[in-house]
Amino acid sequence: VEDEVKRTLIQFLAQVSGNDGQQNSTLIWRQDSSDPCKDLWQGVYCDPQNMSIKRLLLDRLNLSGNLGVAMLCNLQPLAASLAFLSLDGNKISGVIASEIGNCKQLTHLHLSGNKLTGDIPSSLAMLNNLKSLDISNNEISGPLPNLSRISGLNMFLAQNNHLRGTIPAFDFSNFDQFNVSFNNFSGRIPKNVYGYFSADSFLGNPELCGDPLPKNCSDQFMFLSETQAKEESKGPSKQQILMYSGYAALGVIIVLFVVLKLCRREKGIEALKNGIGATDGGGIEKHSNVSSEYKDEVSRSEFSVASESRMVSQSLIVLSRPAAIELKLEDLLRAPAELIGRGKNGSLYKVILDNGIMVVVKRIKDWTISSQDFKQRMQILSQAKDPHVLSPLAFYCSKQEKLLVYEYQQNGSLFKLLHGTPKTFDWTSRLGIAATIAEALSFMHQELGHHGIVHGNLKSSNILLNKNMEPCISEYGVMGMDDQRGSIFASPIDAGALDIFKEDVYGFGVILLELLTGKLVKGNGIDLTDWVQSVVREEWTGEVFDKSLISEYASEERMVNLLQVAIRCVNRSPQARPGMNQIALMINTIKEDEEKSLIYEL
Ligand SMILES: Nc1ncnc2c1ncn2[C@@H]1O[C@H](COP(=O)(O)OP(=O)(O)OP(=O)(O)O)[C@@H](O)[C@H]1O
Repeated sequence: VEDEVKRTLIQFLAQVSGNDGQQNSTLIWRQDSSDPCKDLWQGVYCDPQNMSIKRLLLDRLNLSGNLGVAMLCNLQPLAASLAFLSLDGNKISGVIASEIGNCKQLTHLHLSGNKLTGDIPSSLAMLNNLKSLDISNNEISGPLPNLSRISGLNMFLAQNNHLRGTIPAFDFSNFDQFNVSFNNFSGRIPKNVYGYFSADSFLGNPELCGDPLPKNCSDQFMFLSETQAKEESKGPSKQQILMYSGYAALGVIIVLFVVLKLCRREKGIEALKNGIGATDGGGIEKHSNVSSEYKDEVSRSEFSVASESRMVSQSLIVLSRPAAIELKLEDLLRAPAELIGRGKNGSLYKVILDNGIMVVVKRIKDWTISSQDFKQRMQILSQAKDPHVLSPLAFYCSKQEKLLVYEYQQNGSLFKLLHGTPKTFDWTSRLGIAATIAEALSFMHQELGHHGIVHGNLKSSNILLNKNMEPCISEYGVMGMDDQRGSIFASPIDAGALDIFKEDVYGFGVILLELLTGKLVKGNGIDLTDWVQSVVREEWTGEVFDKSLISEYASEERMVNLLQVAIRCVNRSPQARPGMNQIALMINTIKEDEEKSLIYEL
């Protein structure tokens, strides 16, 4: 590495360290004859071809100085090579200097969990290669520059800052993660967010409105851009007066319309009650006498799950009834619902019942299964009980509509824990989660295997954390029957059907890789499985592991053991993958070793 680059790196570190110009003593960056690339300076990663600096990864090193990106990005050779700058979880202060715009090769800029202030420089929008930008948990203020120009950006995290202004119309379909919650954003959320991100990504901005937030944009001025609003404060023009009178007239019409609709809805609820009362509760094919007028009403204004269905006539079949959860279809329809996800199997809604209890309702799409088969499948599923598999509380089934009700799990998913805002997620907990999921899956395969029912869509967002932070597998067996390539009634398992178990094994292997690497399954256009396999082939196994595991001195031996299990699970050939019971045994052995070593250390 050129002397100039080395000198700049040392200066940069001295500045971010904040120890009166002295560099951080825990780092092995030295001023003597050592070389950042050849001598593997901590946190510095080089391109082995041309010995240029590719990545600076200095997370959670207790750095408490000033962010000197200007010095990095002003030095041409560094600016031309640096792709990854990560300083998460330190105490760095100062501003993001506008010189950041010179670091044109940056693909990842991670500055989360520091004390950065000032505005986001508009030059950031010039970083055309940027894929992942995390400035969350700082004190950053001002508006967002037009980052929507960066076409490859697929992660933008800016929660917990003081950002203001409107949210640009990004192409939200590009994002794996997006969060601007707890800022001072205002105005309407761009419409194209719909279906990609839930309210969690926007909460805590008092002046923000529109889907997916529960707050409607009732104020017409919300539709005006900031500049229009400023113009307006100077005094309205003739044209504006005309426009506003138009808005006012429209407002009156809307109010009248809503009042009219509310009156009709009251009538409708009565009709629905009568209709359900008229059924015998169990007869799912029995039709009520709900008026068609009311069915329209419920679907549009009460509960979007029921929209399009026009089949509110049949009752909910309750499978299990934990204390305090009294489930009735009319309660579900009446309760406020919030869309929290739209996956390949359908949409998911969070529903708050009258007594404050929260449930989620999965509305399954495109599953051509007869009502009879669906009912039977639900009953089979509800009989296989494992404390770490979330079984449905109730279901609803008609020709057009299939709904499943689950308990709401407030602690989010394993996906969020691994890839959301930085939290400590230590090795022992990760190993514990791997062992628990493996055992639960092994149990389910054993219990339901002869019915040909597997999970079918295993991934970290389907592993939820219950109130004790224990993992729970959700949506077991909800994958469409066609996708499972089997039928609950096509009893003896044939060779084709056998593969369905190995699909779950593959999904589980990918979850293990996420736990070990802390990386996204498809981050940066790179497939995690391919990446891990190529790194291991190159015998750089240590590079695979999550940095935070390395810095907590987790046992590399046991991490490698778990990695070997994961690699066997993701083998291209399904036949070469072990069965879930064998996997559970292997992981339990690693966990026992870990426990023994902890006792020994004590
Ligand atoms: N019972 C639940 N309680 C709390 N959160 C849940 C529950 N079930 C699912 N979620 C969360 O809601 C979000 C949306 O779930 P959804 O199942 O629609 O999406 P997905 O798992 O990405 O897609 P799919 O399973 O359809 O392929 C996910 O982040 C998931 O972790």
